[in-house]
Amino acid sequence: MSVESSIAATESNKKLYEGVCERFEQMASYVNLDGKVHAILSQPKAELMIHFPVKMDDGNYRLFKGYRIQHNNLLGPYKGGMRFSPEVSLDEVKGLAMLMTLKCALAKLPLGGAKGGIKYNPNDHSPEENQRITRRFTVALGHNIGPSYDIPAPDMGTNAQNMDWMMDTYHNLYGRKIEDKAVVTGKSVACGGSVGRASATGYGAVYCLEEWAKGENLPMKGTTFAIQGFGNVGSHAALKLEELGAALVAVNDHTATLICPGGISAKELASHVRQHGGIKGFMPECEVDDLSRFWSQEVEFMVLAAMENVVTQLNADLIRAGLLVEGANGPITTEAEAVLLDKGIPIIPDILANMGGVIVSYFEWVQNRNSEYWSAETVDAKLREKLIAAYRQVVAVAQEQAISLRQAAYVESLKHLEEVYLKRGVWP
Ligand SMILES: NC(=O)C1=CN([C@@H]2O[C@H](COP(=O)(O)OP(=O)(O)OC[C@H]3O[C@@H](n4cnc5c(N)ncnc54)[C@H](OP(=O)(O)O)[C@@H]3O)[C@@H](O)[C@H]2O)C=CC1
Ligand SMILES: O=C(O)CCC(=O)C(=O)O
Repeated sequence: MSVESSIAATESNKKLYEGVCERFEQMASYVNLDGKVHAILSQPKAELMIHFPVKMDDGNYRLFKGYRIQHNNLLGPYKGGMRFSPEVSLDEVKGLAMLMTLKCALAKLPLGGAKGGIKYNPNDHSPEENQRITRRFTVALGHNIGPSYDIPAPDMGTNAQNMDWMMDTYHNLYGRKIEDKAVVTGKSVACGGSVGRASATGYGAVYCLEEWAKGENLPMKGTTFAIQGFGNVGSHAALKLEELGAALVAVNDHTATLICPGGISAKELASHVRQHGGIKGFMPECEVDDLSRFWSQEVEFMVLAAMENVVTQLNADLIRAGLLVEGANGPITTEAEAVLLDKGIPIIPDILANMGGVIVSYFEWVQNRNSEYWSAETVDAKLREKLIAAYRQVVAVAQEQAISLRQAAYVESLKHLEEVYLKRGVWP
């Protein structure tokens, strides 16, 4: 990474944390959050920063930096993904961990909030090195994770394979009971993962979007959508939208931007990305250099499924989508959100739109602890039920109080956390 992009990444991570704190403060004041609860939630309970050496393929050792931020465990064990990216920083994971607490509370899950990761680019390493990095990180985390204490899951740059390695390493170190495989979720199905976890975040975002369209009397068939990020969340959201009859007309990732008014097959694109690691080369005739053409697409839906702070004051004005869906965490800055809401573009916020992942992670945890295996139909039906209940509740609060969907989601979440804190008693 160049010095400039490294500085830009640090700025962007600082902005994510600042943005999450700003929204939290604004809504804490709006709901008149109890002072003690406010004080507790405004900081993580624990911030773990670890350095660990890993042997590279050439025999040399390299030191890696990892994080785990445990924001809150009032409702249950700490829960949240592990991100492997060169842009991971303390501020980034602090912001993401707070979002996890709010998300789990909004989803009414018996789970708290955490986030972690390693500052490195997995694409620069061989599978053997990635395996050793994941395992050494798990060793370094030691008893700071556990099936009843803190349960990691996949996030950007990690997948079921990383979770299998983490589970196996933890199990070899401390595993005594069969349910110890619940130390992480998002594992492969063969290793105890839940069917439907890999697609849960993307599908969940679409279930919210579908509800919104129903509310607008907008049939899905014949609509168009644009999507940023074609990894786990983006690809599954696109596949589900395609299944519902919507057409993908614009897509962007790190490697390219494709714009094709005649439609792009999400299914074939997903297979191309599995083979080539990015969208570049799929339809060379549709590749464009100018990213502003992506942002200004006139589509019914735009799904943001890459990373934080991609919509800023610099591009918010260009956006002409009928609805923005935050599959990623924190993709829209607070300043950009003001511009978009002013333009009348609704936003389904991250803690609602992407809660499908942690909901099915919870299902996986329950299955592991009870040695159960649920069918794909059961998982999908339960996911839909939980998501639609949360979506409708948020919409009801937004309409009743004439506030945005994000504000309503924060109201619901903070009220739930406050109620539990005050009933349990927090300040002996
Ligand atoms: N996985 C999950 O279950 C959940 C994920 N999320 C959030 O969703 C987002 C995406 O996560 P996930 O799909 O798992 O991650 P992946 O690593 O699977 O995919 C990320 C995608 O975003 C693209 N991308 C990354 N940076 C940029 C950029 N600056 N511009 C354009 N495209 C970019 C990547 O492209 P390329 O490969 O070319 O770099 C890739 O297509 C994150 O914010 C994550 O926190 C939220 C809830 C759960
Ligand atoms: O599945 C999980 O436990 C957490 C997923 C996650 O990291 C997120 O929702 O941002």
